[in-house]
Amino acid sequence: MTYTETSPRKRAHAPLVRVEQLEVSFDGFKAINGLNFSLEPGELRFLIGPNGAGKTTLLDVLCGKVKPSKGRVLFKGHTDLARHQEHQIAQLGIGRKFQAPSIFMSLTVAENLLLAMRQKRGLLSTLVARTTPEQRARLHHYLELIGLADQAKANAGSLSHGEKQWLEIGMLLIQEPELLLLDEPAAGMTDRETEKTGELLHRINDRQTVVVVEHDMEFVRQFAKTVTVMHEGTVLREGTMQDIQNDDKVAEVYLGRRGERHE
Ligand SMILES: Nc1ncnc2c1ncn2[C@@H]1O[C@H](COP(=O)(O)OP(=O)(O)OP(=O)(O)O)[C@@H](O)[C@H]1O
Repeated sequence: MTYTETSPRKRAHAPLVRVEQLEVSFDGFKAINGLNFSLEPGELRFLIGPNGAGKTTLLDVLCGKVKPSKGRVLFKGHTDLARHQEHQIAQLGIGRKFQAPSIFMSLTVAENLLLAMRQKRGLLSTLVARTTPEQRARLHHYLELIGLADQAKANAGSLSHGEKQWLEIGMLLIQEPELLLLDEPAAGMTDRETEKTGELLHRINDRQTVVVVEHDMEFVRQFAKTVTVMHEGTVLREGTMQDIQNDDKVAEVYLGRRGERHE
C-alpha cells in the first residue's frame, strides 16, 4: 500500500471560501444546483462555462447580492456568507466589481481613489480633509499598481474605457479586500488594454485572492492559473487550462463540439 502524505500546510488552514451543496432558485428555476466549490488563499481562479451556467450567480452569492435557497458559503472556515448582508460582506473583506463602472466621472482619478479609501466619510469631507502621509503613500501605491499614476489629476470622465475599469479595480483594492471578485474585467477593451488587464490581475494576485468570470478564452489561456468550468449550475471540471482544453466532456458541453480537442 502506498502512503500519501498530506501536506501539513494544507491541513493547517481552512480554505478562504468553501461552498457546500449550494442551490439558488429563481422562481423555481435552479440557476445553481448542488454546487461545491473551494478556493484557497492566494489563488487566481477563472470561472468559465457556457451562457447561463451560473457563473455570475455564484459571484452574486459570494458578495451577498443573491441569497441561496440551500447550502453553505463559508468564508475562512467559520463565517457563513449566506447569513450576511452585502455591506457586511464587503466589510469582511470581499470586493466585487460589476461590469459597468461606478466611478465619479467629474472627480479626478486620485479623488475617486480617496473616496474609496475613506468610505465612511461623506463626499465633501473626504475631498477637503487633509491626507495623512500614510494615506498619500497608499494612494500613490495603488495609482502605480493600476497604471494611472500619470493621470492622477485627470478627470475620471476623460479616461478610456479600459482606464475606467482599472480605476474601479483600484477603488476596490484601496479598501484592501482579501478576496476580489471580477466579472469579465476585460470586456470591451482593446487588445493592448486586455493585455494590461491580464498583467494587472497577476500583480493583484501577489497579495490578493482573485476570482474572475471570463468569456474571452484567449485571455483565459494567457492569464489563468486554475480554471473552474461550470455547466448547468454546477462544477463540471477544475484544473489547469491545459487539463480543461484536453477534456472531452468540457469540449462537449462548453464548446458544443463533441470530442473535438482544442490546443
Ligand atoms: N435574477 C434572475 N431571475 C431569474 N433568472 C435568473 C436571474 N439571474 C440569473 N438567472 C438565470 O440563471 C441562469 C444562470 O445565470 P448566470 O447569469 O449566473 O449565468 P452565467 O454563467 O453568468 O451566464 P453568462 O455567461 O451568459 O453571463 C440563467 O439561466 C439566467 O437566465
